[in-house]
Amino acid sequence: MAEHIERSTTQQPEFQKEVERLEYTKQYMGELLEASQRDLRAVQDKIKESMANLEYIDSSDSYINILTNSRFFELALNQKESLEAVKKKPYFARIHFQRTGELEELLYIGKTSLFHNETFEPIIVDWRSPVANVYYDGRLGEISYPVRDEVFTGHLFSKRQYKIEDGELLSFQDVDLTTNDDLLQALSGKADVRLTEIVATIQKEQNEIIRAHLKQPILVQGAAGSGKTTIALHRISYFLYTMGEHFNPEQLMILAPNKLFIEYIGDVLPELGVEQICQTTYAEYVQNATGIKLKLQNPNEQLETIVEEGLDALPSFNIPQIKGSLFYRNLLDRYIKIHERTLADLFNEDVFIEKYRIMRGSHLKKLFLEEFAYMPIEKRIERIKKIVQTEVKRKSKAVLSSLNTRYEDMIGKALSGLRDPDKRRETVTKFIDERDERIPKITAEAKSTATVYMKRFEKAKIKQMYRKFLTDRQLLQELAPEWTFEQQEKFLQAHTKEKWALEDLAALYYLHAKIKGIQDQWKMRVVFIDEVQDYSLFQLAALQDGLETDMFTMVGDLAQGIHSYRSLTEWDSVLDLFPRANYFTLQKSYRTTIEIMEIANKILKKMDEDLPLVEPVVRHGNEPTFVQAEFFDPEKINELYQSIGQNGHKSIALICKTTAEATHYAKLLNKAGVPAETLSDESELGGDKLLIVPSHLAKGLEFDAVIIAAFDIPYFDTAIDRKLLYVALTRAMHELYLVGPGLGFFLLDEVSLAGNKA
Ligand SMILES: Nc1ncnc2c1ncn2[C@@H]1O[C@H](COP(=O)(O)OP(=O)(O)OP(=O)(O)O)[C@@H](O)[C@H]1O
Repeated sequence: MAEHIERSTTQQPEFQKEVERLEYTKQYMGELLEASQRDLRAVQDKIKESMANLEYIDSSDSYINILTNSRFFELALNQKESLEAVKKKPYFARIHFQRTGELEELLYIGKTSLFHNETFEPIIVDWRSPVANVYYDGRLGEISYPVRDEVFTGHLFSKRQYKIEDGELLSFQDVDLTTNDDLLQALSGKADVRLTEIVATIQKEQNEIIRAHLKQPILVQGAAGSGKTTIALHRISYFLYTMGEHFNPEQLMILAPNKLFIEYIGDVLPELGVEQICQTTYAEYVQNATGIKLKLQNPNEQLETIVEEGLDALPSFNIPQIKGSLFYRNLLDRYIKIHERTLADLFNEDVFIEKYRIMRGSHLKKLFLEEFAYMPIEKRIERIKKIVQTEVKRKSKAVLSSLNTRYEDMIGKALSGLRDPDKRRETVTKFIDERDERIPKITAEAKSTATVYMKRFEKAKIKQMYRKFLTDRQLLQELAPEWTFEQQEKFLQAHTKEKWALEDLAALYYLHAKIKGIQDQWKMRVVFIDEVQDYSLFQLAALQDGLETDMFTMVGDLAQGIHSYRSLTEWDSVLDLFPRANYFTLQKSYRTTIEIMEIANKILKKMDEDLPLVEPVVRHGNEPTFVQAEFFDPEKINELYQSIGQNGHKSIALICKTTAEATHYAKLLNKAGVPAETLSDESELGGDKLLIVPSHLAKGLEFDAVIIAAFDIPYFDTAIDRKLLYVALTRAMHELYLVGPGLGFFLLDEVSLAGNKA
């Protein structure tokens, strides 16, 4: 690598040209910055002036001035900050390109675009723009790229990558394919570079996913460290850039596995120009969208039991798994049908005002069951209520006017027809009295007819309704005839106490969606899901139903499916659920060294999923080391920790199989004065302590160096342990240490790590 960069720096004239170009860009940015500074000052002055005016004169203009100017202030401020950030590294690449029929161009690609105010010359082109695709996608020579519905062609003469730090050009290099290039290797080696610098080295196959069919769902099976999270975040950025006009970022949701993960990606999104999108977990989203607040059982509790007792601890009638299946959705559909029929029967009565039939119940029932069947049940009721109200209004007017006419008629007839004055007076008075009593009564009744009629349709209480479903024996017999008596009993037994688990959320959300409908505020139009292998099919189906969209970007890895006792174990069913989805795979790992990946691949090979081995990008590191120890010795761990630190690594994690072990080891380490902290769902990342991480929480994270300790319980050759171990191994970027009584504790044999005993 050094040789390559050296060559580019010593090519003096070309290097000089590039320095000048960078200077020109920076100078122009400087001018813009100055202008925005001036704007800022002017705006500040104006605000001050308006404030002063406020004191003396009662001027609403001043209020308006303050409001408008604070908005300007905000805008200028935003611009200033983003310009300052960009100035340090205005661009990372350049393409020398000629679009067919046009002049040759040198386009500089950066994280945001910049045009000259007067000449409109593109000084920097945004990485998300259509032409930038050429950089990621095209080899040199004849190329084509899509712009909206058209395909443009052209000739790509060269691609150049720059190393710019703090506004200074350090080097550049010309590349053909971005794969395996030096910059990529330099980058993928740094933990602190994190996600945002990756735009420079996005690979062709990653780029294809980022830019794939924005109006179609996609599903990605990607190896550990293949950039799934990275891609999902860049796809959001690309999505908003391309479709921003039609989308409010608030209608975009990213579902992360836990709070920790949200924190992990939280800093990155604004840097990618993504703000205001909803970042949440499935549990949090469902509770917000349904308004049902639950005390959920820790979803990892069950995992921990399985880890400790093995998968055999799971009963063959595995309720969490059932609750994640589409069969469970069928049961709920049957339940909803019963609810619907009960409500429909309430339409058997017609709508009357006094003795006048205003609407036939059968007509309303038909609306409810047929015409409006596409709507959530209570939305149909609301619609029908409006119809009844309108109809009552219209018909009551008609009733009143015909009644009035009838009384006038009758009174007229009595007046002219009855000869006997007493009889005449009596009859007329009777009619008048009757009219004066009926008309106001009918008028009053008409006002409340719709409300009174619709009162019978009580609003469902979803939580209670679902509890009934979980506990009512007779109902269950009716709903689940497929289950044996014993299975029904097991199901009922499991729910005698009111406890709520993650796998109940899909059901609650589904019931809520079908009965009440999802409110606009929570009706996301586009969903991004990371770690999708941890979802159940019903979780995805319920979301799809509630949101009435299939615009999902789903990324995951079956090899890391540590929750597979209740979640997905294959992708076919997901593809059946999303028939419009495009499926992609990613096999290369950008995180882990070749040496570490070799070990992880050994575990991958043992898995039942038959997944292809992971190909590490060409980055070598130290051989993983086995440290033999009979028991957990804090001193020994500290020595190891210190020596890893001396190798220049900052983020170091000690991964244990279970939370109990993690807590125990943290205590021992702290007692021995070693700065260590257990990572929990609520932890903040960063800091300079040794992080003790239970294996199931390590998923999605990465560290410079990882120590895997196994003393109390070894990793067994079971589906779940293989996955936990695989997750632990693939968290390491540079160095890996296995500490325990024997290699067998890590499902490895002597040969695997020959000669690496410390
Ligand atoms: N094109 C790239 N250039 C440089 N670094 C990359 C690239 N793609 C991914 N990386 C780096 O590889 C590492 C893994 O990426 P990421 O966390 O997105 O992978 P993942 O597939 O989500 O992993 P896992 O499934 O193990 O959680 C990160 O450090 C990321 O910065």
